[in-house]
Amino acid sequence: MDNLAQALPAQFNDPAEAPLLRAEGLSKLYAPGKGFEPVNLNLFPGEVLAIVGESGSGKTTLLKTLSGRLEPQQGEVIYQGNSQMPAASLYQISEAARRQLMRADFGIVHQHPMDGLRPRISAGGNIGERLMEVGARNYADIRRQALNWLTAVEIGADRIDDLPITFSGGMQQRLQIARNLVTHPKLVFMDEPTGGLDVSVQARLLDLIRNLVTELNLAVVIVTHDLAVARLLAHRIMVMKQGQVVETGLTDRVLDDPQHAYTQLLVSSVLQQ
Ligand SMILES: Nc1ncnc2c1ncn2[C@@H]1O[C@H](COP(=O)(O)OP(=O)(O)OP(=O)(O)O)[C@@H](O)[C@H]1O
Repeated sequence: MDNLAQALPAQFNDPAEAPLLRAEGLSKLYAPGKGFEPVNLNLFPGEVLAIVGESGSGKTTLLKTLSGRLEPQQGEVIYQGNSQMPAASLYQISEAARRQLMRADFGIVHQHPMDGLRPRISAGGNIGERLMEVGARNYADIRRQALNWLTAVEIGADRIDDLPITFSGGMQQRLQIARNLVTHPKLVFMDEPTGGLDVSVQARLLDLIRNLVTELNLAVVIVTHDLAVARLLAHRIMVMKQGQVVETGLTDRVLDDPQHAYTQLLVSSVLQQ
């Protein structure tokens, strides 16, 4: 299977294209070496960035800060949905405005699917609820869209009225993805979306994510400790160690020709497995 890095969209190198998300001098430390500092990045529409590194290196903390859920100590996260929209500094606008922007434009896929699903409402309701949050009111249309999305994530239409707790882990994760994508976000944040799943289930889910990302031209920031996931999905990679970004670059370059000793160690440890 081809990886996305081999099909790098031209706009990533086009100086006229505005980044969708920018981080400038961003830092959040719980204690020395715990958290991250300082991070600068540009993410363009349709671009997939993988944040990789060992456990505790600060990946999840950075993802939460980039996605409007954890205020940084320093720096800014600036989001611009399109060139007609004013840019918004996520932690300088009101909380209500930030929530509204996140509902309309962002998706969040948690590692544990039930963290992103409502256990007491049906699969169809989990998808429909997101549509209602952004203003949909026509019940027949909401149900039709829920059905379409269940099909898109390979869940049988006959499961529409079942509770997500009756689903397998892989199905729950696919439902969480459908709940996120039904509102057509521009930017999706994913934290180890295939973690904790069987290897064969992981492969199928990765394939699904990869196809959806390409079809919908989604920008994605994905946290993973699995370099194979980064290789398959990401255009660019950011490598973190103890709260510091030690290397960043195009996926194939970073994985085939790692410059930093820590990245070399990560890559060689995968090769030895
Ligand atoms: N709320 C918190 N309060 C204090 N320390 C925290 C908090 N959240 C995370 N940390 C610490 O900050 C460091 C970075 O954690 P983070 O979860 O961002 O790492 P990670 O790279 O995502 O790790 P993992 O892959 O294990 O999820 C860890 O040492 C963690 O214990």
